[in-house]
Amino acid sequence: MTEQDGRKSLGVGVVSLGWMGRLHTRSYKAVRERFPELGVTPRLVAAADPVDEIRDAALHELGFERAYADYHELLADPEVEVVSICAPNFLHEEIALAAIEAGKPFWIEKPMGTSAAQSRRVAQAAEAAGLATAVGFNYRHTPAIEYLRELVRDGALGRITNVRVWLIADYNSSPHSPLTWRASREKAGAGVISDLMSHGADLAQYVVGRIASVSAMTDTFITQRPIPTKVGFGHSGFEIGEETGPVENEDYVAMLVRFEGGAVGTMESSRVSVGPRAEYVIEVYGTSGSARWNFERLNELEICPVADGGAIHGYTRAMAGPQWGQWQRFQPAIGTSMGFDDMKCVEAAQFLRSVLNGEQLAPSAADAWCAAEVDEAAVASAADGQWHDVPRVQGRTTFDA
Ligand SMILES: NC(=O)C1=CN([C@@H]2O[C@H](COP(=O)(O)OP(=O)(O)OC[C@H]3O[C@@H](n4cnc5c(N)ncnc54)[C@H](OP(=O)(O)O)[C@@H]3O)[C@@H](O)[C@H]2O)C=CC1
Ligand SMILES: O=C1CO[C@H](CO)[C@@H](O)[C@@H]1O
Repeated sequence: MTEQDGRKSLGVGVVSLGWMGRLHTRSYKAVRERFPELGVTPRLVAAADPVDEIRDAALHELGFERAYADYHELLADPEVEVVSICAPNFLHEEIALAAIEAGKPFWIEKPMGTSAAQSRRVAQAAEAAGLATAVGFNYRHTPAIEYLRELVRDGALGRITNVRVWLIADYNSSPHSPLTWRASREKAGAGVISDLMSHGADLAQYVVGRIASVSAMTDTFITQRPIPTKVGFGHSGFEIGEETGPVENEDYVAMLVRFEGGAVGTMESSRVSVGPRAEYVIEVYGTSGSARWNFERLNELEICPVADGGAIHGYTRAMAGPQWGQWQRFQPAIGTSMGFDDMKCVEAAQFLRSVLNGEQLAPSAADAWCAAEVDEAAVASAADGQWHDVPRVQGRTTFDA
C-alpha cells in the first residue's frame, strides 16, 4: 500500500472480466467518490482472463495497467494487493486457495465453489490465514434490506413465525436461450440452487437467522439447449447454432425450511419462469407485523403493523431514504432510486474497509459456506426425499453479530 495525495493507494487484481468482473471493476472505481472517508484509492493494477479481446478491453476500456491470460500471473504480481474472483463457479476454490497462499485478501462471487466442501475449504483457509474476505451477496446491501433486518432484530415485528423467500427469474425461460456454464454440473455445481438460491439462503439467514433443516424437491423443465457459437456476458450477447446439449442441473427448486430461532418458511427458485424477470422476494411475518421486499422494486419496503381491529389494515409502502443503510451516499434527493450496481459499490467499500482495519464487514467466506450448506442440504433432500439438517458452520460469520 502506498500513499498518494494523503490517500492510500491499494493495488487491485480482477480475475475474469465477464458480467461480474466488470461490475467489480466499476465498483472499485466508484468507492473513492462514494466512500471518501476510507481514504483509499483502488488502483486497477491487473486483470486476468483467457480471452484475447477481453484482455484488450481490460487495458483500453476498463483502465487496467496490465492484463494476464493466466490468473497465477496476476496473483504473483507484487503490486496486486487485493483480488476479485469473478470466474465461473468451478474455478472459485482453486483461485481462492491460490489467493490465500499468496496472502491476498479476496472478494469472491457467489456461490463460493461448486459444493459445500469447496466452500468449507476456502472459508477455513481464509480464516486460518487471517485474511479479510467478501462474497457477492449484494442484495444484503439494499437499504430496504438493511432496514428490514433492523426491524427483525429490534423486535418491531414481534416473534418471527414464518418466512417466504422466492427468486423467480426468466433468464432461461426460452428453450432457445443458450447452454452456458450455468447448466453444467462440473462448471456450476447445482443449477438454480447454486445460481439463485445461494442468494436466497444468504438473504434469509442475514435477515432472520440460521436455517437448521431443509426439505426440497427439484425439477428440470428444459432438458436440452442450443450450444453457443459465440459466448457472451452473464445472460446476454450469446449466439447459438443448430446443435444442442443437455442441461445437467435443476431449473427449479421448492424448499420447506426450519430456522434455528423457531420460525418456519418456504423458499422457491426458478430460472425458467415466464413472467417475472428477476422477482427476488423476502417476506417476513411476525406476531406484531410483517414486511416484504422485492428486488424488482428495490427501493421500497412494504411494512404492515398489527392494526388491532382498526378499520384500516394492510401494507404501507415505505421508500428508501437517508435513514436507511447507505442510501444517502448515492442519491442527494429523496424519491430518487438506487440501482443494482450501487449495492456492489457498498460491497466493495465494506471489503476495502475490512482490508484496511481488519474487521470483517462484508458477507464473509464463512457466510458463503453457511449458504452452501443450506443449498447442499436442499440438493440432498431433493435426491432422497428426506428432511436434512444443515451442518452448523463454525467460523467468522457476519449475520450472527
Ligand atoms: N452477485 C451477483 O448478483 C451475481 C453473481 N454472479 C456470479 O459471478 C460469477 C461469474 O458470473 P458472470 O460474470 O455472469 O459470468 P460470465 O459468463 O459473464 O463471465 C465469466 C468470465 O470468466 C472467464 N473465464 C472462463 N474460464 C476462465 C479461466 N480459466 N480463467 C479466468 N477466467 C475465465 C470467462 O471467459 P470465457 O468467455 O472465455 O468463458 C468470462 O470472461 C459466477 O460465480 C456467478 O455465479 C453472476 C451474476 C450476478
Ligand atoms: O447471482 C445472480 C443474480 O441474478 C442473475 C440473473 O438475474 C443470476 O444469473 C446470477 O448468477
